[in-house]
Amino acid sequence: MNFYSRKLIKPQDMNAHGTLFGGTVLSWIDEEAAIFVSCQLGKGNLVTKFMSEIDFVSSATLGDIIEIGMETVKFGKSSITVRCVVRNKFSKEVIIKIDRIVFVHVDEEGRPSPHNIEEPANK
Ligand SMILES: CCCCCCCCCCCCCCCC(=O)SCCNC(=O)CCNC(=O)[C@H](O)C(C)(C)COP(=O)(O)OP(=O)(O)OC[C@H]1O[C@@H](n2cnc3c(N)ncnc32)[C@H](O)[C@@H]1OP(=O)(O)O
Repeated sequence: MNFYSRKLIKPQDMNAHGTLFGGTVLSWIDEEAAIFVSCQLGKGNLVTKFMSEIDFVSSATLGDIIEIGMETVKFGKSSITVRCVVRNKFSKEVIIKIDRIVFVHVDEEGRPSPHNIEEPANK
């Protein structure tokens, strides 16, 4: 798994308990996964289709630096499935993990369309 993105946890990222807001980290993951998948396929016409169980393993707090890791699980016909782990950059403690995030390559009408990719187009 490669960890491409780092984030500094800032005041606007916190929830009422003083820890990282779950919706914020999910938004970061969706964006990071979309970039990762478009790099894997060399195509940008993608939609997020499915996310498996989201496991909030531990929390992060103000001033923490976290990193977001992505790994390809499977190239399908029109789909690609990736796995995600978010962890503390320094302690490596896992904050959140999602085993399957599925993106679908779509045509101009938004219908599933074969991507014809079986291995990463680029890293
Ligand atoms: C380098 C290049 C430059 C790039 C430069 C730009 C880069 C910049 C990138 C920006 C990237 C944008 C990323 C936006 C990310 C959003 O924000 S998208 C918004 C949220 N998502 C949506 O609105 C999607 C709404 N859903 C839909 O439109 C339809 O459900 C879909 C996605 C078209 C699929 O339709 P469908 O009838 O379910 O399709 P179906 O044929 O049954 O299945 C298609 C595939 O999905 C799989 N699938 C379907 N359901 C499931 C399920 N529940 N679980 C798992 N897999 C499933 C199927 O197995 C099938 O896979 P394959 O066998 O073809 O591999």
